[in-house]
Amino acid sequence: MLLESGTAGIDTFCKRRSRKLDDKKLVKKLRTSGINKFMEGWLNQPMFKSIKQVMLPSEYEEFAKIKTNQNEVGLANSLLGFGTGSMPNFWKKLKNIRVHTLLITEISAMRWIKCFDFKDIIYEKADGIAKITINRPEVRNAFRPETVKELLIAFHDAKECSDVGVILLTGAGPASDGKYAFCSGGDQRIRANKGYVGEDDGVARLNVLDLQKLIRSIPKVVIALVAGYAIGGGHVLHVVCDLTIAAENAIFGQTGPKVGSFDGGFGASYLARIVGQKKAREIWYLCMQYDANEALKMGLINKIVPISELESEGISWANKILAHSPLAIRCLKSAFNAELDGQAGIQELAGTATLLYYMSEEAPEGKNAYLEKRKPEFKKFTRIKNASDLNDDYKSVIIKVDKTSYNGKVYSSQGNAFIGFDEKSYTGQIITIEKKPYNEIYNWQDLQAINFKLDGHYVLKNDINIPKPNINGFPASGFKTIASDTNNTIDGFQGFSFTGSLDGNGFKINNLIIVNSDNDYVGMFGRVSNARFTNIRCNVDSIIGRLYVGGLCGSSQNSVFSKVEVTNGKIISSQNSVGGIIGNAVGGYIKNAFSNSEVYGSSRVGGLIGACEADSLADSYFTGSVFTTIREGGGIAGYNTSKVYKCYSTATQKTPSAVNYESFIGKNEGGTIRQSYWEKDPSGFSLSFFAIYVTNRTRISFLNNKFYDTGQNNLELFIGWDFNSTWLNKGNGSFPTLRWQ
Ligand SMILES: CC(C)(COP(=O)(O)OP(=O)(O)OC[C@H]1O[C@@H](n2cnc3c(N)ncnc32)[C@H](O)[C@@H]1OP(=O)(O)O)[C@@H](O)C(=O)NCCC(=O)NCCSC(=O)CCC(=O)c1ccccc1C(=O)O
Repeated sequence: MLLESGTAGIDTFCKRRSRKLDDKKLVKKLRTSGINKFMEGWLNQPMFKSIKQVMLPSEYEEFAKIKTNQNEVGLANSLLGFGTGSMPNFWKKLKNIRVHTLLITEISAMRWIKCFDFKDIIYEKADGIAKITINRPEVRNAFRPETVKELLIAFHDAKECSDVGVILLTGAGPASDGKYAFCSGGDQRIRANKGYVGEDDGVARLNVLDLQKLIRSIPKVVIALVAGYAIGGGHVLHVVCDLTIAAENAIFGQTGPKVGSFDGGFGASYLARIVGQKKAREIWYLCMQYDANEALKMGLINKIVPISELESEGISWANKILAHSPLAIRCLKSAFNAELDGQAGIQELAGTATLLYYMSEEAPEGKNAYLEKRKPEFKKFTRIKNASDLNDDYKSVIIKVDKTSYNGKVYSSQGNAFIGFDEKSYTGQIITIEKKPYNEIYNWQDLQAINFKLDGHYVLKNDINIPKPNINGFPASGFKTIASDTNNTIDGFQGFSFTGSLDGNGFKINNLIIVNSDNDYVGMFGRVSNARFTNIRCNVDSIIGRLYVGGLCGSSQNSVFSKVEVTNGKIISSQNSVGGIIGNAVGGYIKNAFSNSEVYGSSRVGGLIGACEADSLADSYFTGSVFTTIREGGGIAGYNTSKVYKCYSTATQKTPSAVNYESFIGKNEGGTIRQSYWEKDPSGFSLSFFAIYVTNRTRISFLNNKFYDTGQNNLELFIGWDFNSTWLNKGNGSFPTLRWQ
């Protein structure tokens, strides 16, 4: 229940405001001095005051009595906002004062406040909504230049008014003949050769086009409320609105070709986007009229309601929109427009992007630096790779730091969050951290700390030098495998697969030593799954493990290795599945990989991959040595089931007693090998002629596989190899290398 505002006869915004201020003063009087003083103040209102001057005191008293009784509405307004409870004494007396009350039952009970004094339109605002009504019902709300001029002013005002989020556009009605219209287009009575002639200046204009553009580009939702006719240029006006709600009596149509006019802009092209080309052509060529149901069917309008509910439905939709994020609505509107408004649409969308940028912390840094005559510090702002990288990892989180520091680094058990890269101990504190989509790795401790967040994304920011074991407290076992088989709870390490990504960023990891001969899954990474490695240069000293041992990773599942090299080291397994880069790869792919390491194991020993069951292995090469004591050893892979293409190996072999021991692939089982080469028996061992072991199930194409003789550098051998962007021909009889190296 609400006390009704009493401002009958006061219809301009400014007058209402000053009246409200007066009322406020009165309410203050009621609070501070009591009801009698309040009544005194009330009777001193300008209306009573001026009358007092022309009346006898007795007349005035009588008049004041009547007036105070009649003007409950105004009195009620004064009392509006006066809270209960603070001065109970007054409330006893207040019950004797009669006031109008209003029970709000419908949204249409809006208290519109009229703005400006327009001739052809009515412009009102209330509670975040602006309502613009074309007010020429006698001509079915046809517009003349003055009408459009006023509409432009009203729309501009609504655009600038930060209180307004939704604009309703409608037509006044019914006319004296009882008929309704939204708008019947340009006023044909004042149409001249060059447009519609203005009454005030006699200039001919087509200024409705500016209005159409404004309605489309205004960063707020415009809803057309159509009762009766929306015809000709009036029809185009509802077309350019964001949404249209129609009354049951609404009628739509274009008349251009009938009355010697056409709208080839939004009126044609945007209409065609809405209802389709065929229907739009029908509308324009035939100039027929369509009722609300037909319009709804062709997608020209959003909803049909009884005429009595047209405004309340518009308000209800507006309120729903007002409850949503204004920036999201704004971005959506410009995005919808950008799709067909070309450069202008992109400009609009970009304008919104600029607005958002200005609202960030980053943009003001540039302005502030300029004003403070200093260099801007943009480095402190995070470089975001792309929008999809903005996941939960990026958000600031409040965490309790409850892990002891590890080599100067501090962690929280909450999601094993990594706190940062400074040496300070935060243990026990509650802090806010900004997690970055990419954790930056500056030294070996940071690299080691990947263990604490195995689904993180990492990028090297320096060459990393791994300390030598037993020096300065570095453990005798060297670097701890990341995502090792053992769940080392003492350090809080996670024992599961690494599922994130590591970008070497052109930097090198040097002198990697891992001594872990009693454990499986040994390498810089133990187990990885759906992980991604790019630009990795790893210079290994030695890596020693049991089963599944690799220079970069012991075992991988569905992971991607692109541009990776493991060089100069000894990769040693006491058992099987050991590779210069990966011990055992299942699914995923490897490309642009290289190793020249020495790889040792009993079986499934590969220069690049021990057991290769990946989807593919391409554009990679091996120039080191493979030592297999029992079976299945090869320069590219010890055992292979995957597609191998455009690879070469110059592997040397030194334990000829092993079986399936070849310079390219030890045992190929179901894999496809194409466009690949290997050096013919460089170490003097004479194994199979093809230097490849073929089982019955093998589908090897020998089409382009040729023996490569040292010293021969005939590129014709490398048919299909990409020497422009992938491989590098160094000439002088040397073997090709990869360009990224
Ligand atoms: C809307 C009608 C279908 C309604 O019909 P009905 O209910 O039977 O009412 P009427 O008896 O016809 O009309 C009542 C009364 O209003 C007058 N009137 C109605 N519309 C107009 C109008 N547009 N201009 C002037 N006067 C109008 C009508 O004459 C009657 O007055 P009386 O004094 O009683 O005679 C029907 O009224 C109708 O079809 N109206 C005309 C619709 C029309 O053709 N409009 C113009 C289309 S062209 C246009 O809008 C151009 C827009 C524009 O500016 C533009 C945009 C882009 C590029 C170029 C241009 C450009 O300028 O050309």
